[in-house]
Amino acid sequence: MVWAGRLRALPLRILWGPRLRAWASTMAPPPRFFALELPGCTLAHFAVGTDAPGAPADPRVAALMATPGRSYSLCVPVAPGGDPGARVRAARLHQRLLQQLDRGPLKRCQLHRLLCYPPGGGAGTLQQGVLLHDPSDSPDTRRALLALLDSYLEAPRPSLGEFLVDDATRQLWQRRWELLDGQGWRQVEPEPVGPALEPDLHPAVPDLPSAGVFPHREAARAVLEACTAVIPEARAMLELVDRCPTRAQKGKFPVIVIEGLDATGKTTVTQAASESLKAVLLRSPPACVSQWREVFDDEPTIVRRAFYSLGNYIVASEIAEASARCPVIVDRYWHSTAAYAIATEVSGAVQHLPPAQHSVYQWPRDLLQPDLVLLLTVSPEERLRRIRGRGLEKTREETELEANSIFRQKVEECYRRMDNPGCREVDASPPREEVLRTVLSLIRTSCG
Ligand SMILES: Nc1ncnc2c1ncn2[C@@H]1O[C@H](COP(=O)(O)OP(=O)(O)OP(=O)(O)O)[C@@H](O)[C@H]1O
Ligand SMILES: Nc1ccn([C@H]2C[C@H](O)[C@@H](COP(=O)(O)O)O2)c(=O)n1
Repeated sequence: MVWAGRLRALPLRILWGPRLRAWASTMAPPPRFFALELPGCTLAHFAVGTDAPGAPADPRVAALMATPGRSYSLCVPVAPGGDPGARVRAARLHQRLLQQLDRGPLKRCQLHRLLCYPPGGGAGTLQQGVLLHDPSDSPDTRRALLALLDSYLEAPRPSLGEFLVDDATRQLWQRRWELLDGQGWRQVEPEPVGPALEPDLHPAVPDLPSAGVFPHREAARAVLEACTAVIPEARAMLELVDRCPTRAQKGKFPVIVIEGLDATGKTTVTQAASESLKAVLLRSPPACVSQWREVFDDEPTIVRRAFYSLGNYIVASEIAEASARCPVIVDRYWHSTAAYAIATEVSGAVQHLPPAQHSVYQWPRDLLQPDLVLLLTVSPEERLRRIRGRGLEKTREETELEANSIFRQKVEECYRRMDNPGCREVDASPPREEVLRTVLSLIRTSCG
């Protein structure tokens, strides 16, 4: 029986008071589903509190939790209040939590990305967090986790659960920790961990339009507006965006965007093509905001992508102005912002991405559209050769790309699924001159 059903069965004359609260806290909470990211970026799904006690959980989950030690879940709701301000606070809290797990006794725990969602999912219902596995099952770990929860005085507080294996039956259980008024932390009754089907859509997808793949300028703007009290650069960024026309219009000359993972040759191609076509070369994010890039790159996805999204609208006004005079080549634009956001937020591997034609791959309705988008691709080996040959300091994300080929595959697949306009793929592995010839030929045939 679920929480809401039990509550409805109460006689109305009973008022919500301390006795009822104490009674309610002993009841089972609503069922929750979890998507756990395991090594190799596979996802294992399990359920807690459903009516399926006794059924074994995914054997990979059971195996992880049965390894010597103890596992904990730590989750934070992504949209505790629904509005952008609440989302930003929750995202920054989650980021802080991850940083805190990298210190003290918690450092020895293995971390696995964990998403928690109610049956049916839907925007605003997701919780993001981690499953921590402490191989030493030290009491210091539990103490450190409870002390960490104590340090979160305001909502939303992270929620902590602890997993147990019944040695006799091999049944897995989860026990949540709850803070009782004036009585400190206590564990509630254990709930069985059971199997769960993989949902049709990855549970992070419904939140993407509010969390990083903003479908229009106002959605991204509202996120930075909510940050101005804690990130002064957000105000400066908003002032620049607000000076740009709300619907920048393309001029009569063609606008060509070059996209691709880092080190695929975008800078090389855009410079050579713009010289050859006597085109203006622009890039997103534009030079006028690049001094704030480092600040926003350290922020969680929702804030970081709001910065890049608004950067695209600033570039749109530059494109509008330049394309009235001559052709325009743009180094990265909207597709980069969307592809990196989707690949970051959707845990697991390529098969967990939203299907082609999903609305997250659609161009924002109020952003100036280019005439042609070319996606440069090279083999992973060639890309690494180029990164190493360049010898520059790598950004965090480049390091991630190098380390995590699955993330790279997800970004590239998102580029391929982009729609209206879609990306035309160009094999950028041949020598520079040959790649340039291919690019110029595509521009001539597509843009006249
Ligand atoms: N066709 C090519 N063959 C061999 N090397 C190339 C080719 N194109 C570019 N390079 C080299 O690969 C490296 C990466 O190229 P480039 O800087 O143009 O990529 P990028 O996509 O702009 O990278 P980033 O997005 O990280 O700025 C550079 O050292 C460049 O000289
Ligand atoms: N329009 C843009 C441009 C860039 N980004 C993000 C995507 C990556 O996180 C990073 C790559 O940029 P580079 O190293 O090639 O300068 O910047 C974006 O989201 N939107």
